[in-house]
Amino acid sequence: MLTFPNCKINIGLRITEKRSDGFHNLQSCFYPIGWSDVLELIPASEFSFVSSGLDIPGDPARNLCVRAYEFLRADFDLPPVHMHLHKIVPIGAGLGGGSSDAAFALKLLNERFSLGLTVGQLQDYARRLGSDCAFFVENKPAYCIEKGDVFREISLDLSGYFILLIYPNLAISTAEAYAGVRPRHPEVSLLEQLQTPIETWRDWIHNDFEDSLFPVYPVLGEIKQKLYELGALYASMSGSGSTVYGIFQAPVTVSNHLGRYNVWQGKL
Ligand SMILES: C[C@@](CO)(OP(=O)(O)O)[C@H](O)COP(=O)(O)OP(=O)(O)OC[C@H]1O[C@@H](n2ccc(N)nc2=O)[C@H](O)[C@@H]1O
Ligand SMILES: Nc1ncnc2c1ncn2[C@@H]1O[C@H](COP(=O)(O)OP(=O)(O)O)[C@@H](O)[C@H]1O
Repeated sequence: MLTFPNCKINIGLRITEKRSDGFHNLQSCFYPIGWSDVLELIPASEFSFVSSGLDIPGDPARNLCVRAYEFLRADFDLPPVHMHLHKIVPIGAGLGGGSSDAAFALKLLNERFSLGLTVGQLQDYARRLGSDCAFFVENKPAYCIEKGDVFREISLDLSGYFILLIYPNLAISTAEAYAGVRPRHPEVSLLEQLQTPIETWRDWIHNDFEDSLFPVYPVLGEIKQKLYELGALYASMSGSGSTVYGIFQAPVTVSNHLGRYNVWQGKL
């Protein structure tokens, strides 16, 4: 069985407070994007995992796909499988690529072996694998609060727009990025701001990680500026970086300046 774990962008990201468990509460809109990895699952005589494509730092035995399998095996009589992950979505990119792989592995195992897990149960397993992970179970636009793993309905339909993602070959650790932010409660809720026309988002929809990361990595602000020069209606860094995206009315021709980075363009 084959599946295509896609990534997400954050539209607005407010870090509102540090929690007693060391994590942070946030407000953000998570929006699924078509840039995807490929995950294959084949029943086998013993468990194995291989990856191809982009190098994934760390021990393959700790890969989030392997951990997803192990979490389910602890509770179900799961047969051994061979898992092959072809990694395309950049890592340390603020796109939740690893979290998506994990959520899709849970969904694939649930389906292949008829485990009968509900969406809520899959989300509970996913929450244990990463704060971003539960979002990818339903994988639809959501307003996320708390650790980013509690969801509120949002009526936000960007279909018809185009998105350009620029990953400047710079891996930023999520934990490090959180360590640099100063949490604060916003006066106006992001949920309200997201109901305004996209043309006005530039004036108030903000990713709080930009404040601490743009001074350290000036290339991020330069890319955002370039995206506006190219005609973006809205541009922002995604998550804890380093991907910067622009939302456009029509497809864009990517200049040499941006073309040297890892670039993906598609429809929203
Ligand atoms: C910043 C966000 C925004 O969407 O996305 P990415 O940039 O990773 O895509 C997420 O909050 C990232 O979620 P995720 O990548 O799953 O993080 P986790 O593995 O759960 O946690 C990694 C580390 O980030 C910090 N962390 C994460 C989430 C959170 N709400 N508060 C935190 O303080 C903690 O230090 C934690 O040890
Ligand atoms: N399948 C996977 N894909 C990407 N990263 C993974 C995977 N499994 C474990 N990791 C680890 O997760 C971290 C990056 O996670 P990722 O979700 O890609 O980051 P970000 O959300 O910042 O883009 C890396 O430290 C990497 O070693």
